[in-house]
Amino acid sequence: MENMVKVNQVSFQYQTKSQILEDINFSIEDQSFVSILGPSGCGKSTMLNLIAGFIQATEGTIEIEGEIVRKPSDTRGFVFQDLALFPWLNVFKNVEFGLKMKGMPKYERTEKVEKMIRLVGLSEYSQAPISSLSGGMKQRVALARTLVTEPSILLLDEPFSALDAQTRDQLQEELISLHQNLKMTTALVTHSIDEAIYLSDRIILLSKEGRVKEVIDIDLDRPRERTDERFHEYQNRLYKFLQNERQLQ
Ligand SMILES: Nc1ncnc2c1ncn2[C@@H]1O[C@H](COP(=O)(O)OP(=O)(O)OP(=O)(O)O)[C@@H](O)[C@H]1O
Repeated sequence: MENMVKVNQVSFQYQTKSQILEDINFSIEDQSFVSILGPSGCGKSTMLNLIAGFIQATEGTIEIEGEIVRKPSDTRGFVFQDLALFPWLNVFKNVEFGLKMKGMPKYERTEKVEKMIRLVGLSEYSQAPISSLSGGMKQRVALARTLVTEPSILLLDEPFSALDAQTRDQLQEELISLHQNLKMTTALVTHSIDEAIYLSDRIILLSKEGRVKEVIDIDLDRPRERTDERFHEYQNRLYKFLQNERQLQ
């Protein structure tokens, strides 16, 4: 597989702060699922915002499909932790919004929106107001709203962190089947070891100093079993890493 994203010697600092990320190098293969994992405050969200083009690297470059990222683009779909749905619109209209903004004709958008709402399992709730939905359902709407615009890469910043454990597991399952279905290159920021192993082809481990500590390829068949012995081996390895990083603080 070709590399979709190449992060080359990227360093970053906010104007008022010392270095957040330093000499970051990694790549994301086309159609693969990559997670960025590391202790709190190490710069995971910053890394994702750089890939999205919301902020610019102080040094180094990020290439997506051979082009250097200089600004945000609607070819990159972003799902935030706080969702940013429109509470006054129903499910259908929330999912439709981006396509409408792009000026897509009504018949074309209706078909795409209905298909995407079906894919995230919300067909019955198409006309429901956002305020009537559970947290997990809102998260599905947020995913559908981003996916319907068919971005070439999906960027997820802790999308499930506000959900209860059971809903979270269920959405992880749904996300990975959507990923396999749509073959969408995906980068996820998470602080959950379990989530990273369950979902990822590759995990980028950031140290608390904002450097790439290790890149781990997860060599497990799908669907993955959390009770699998090899799953536990990865868990132990990552747990030890995070524990060690915490002790260094
Ligand atoms: N807009 C900003 N201006 C200045 N400093 C910032 C800004 N955003 C984040 N930071 C700082 O940069 C560092 C990295 O933040 P970032 O949110 O990228 O980390 P993170 O690993 O995603 O954290 P968490 O796991 O807690 O969400 C933190 O020290 C944070 O306080």
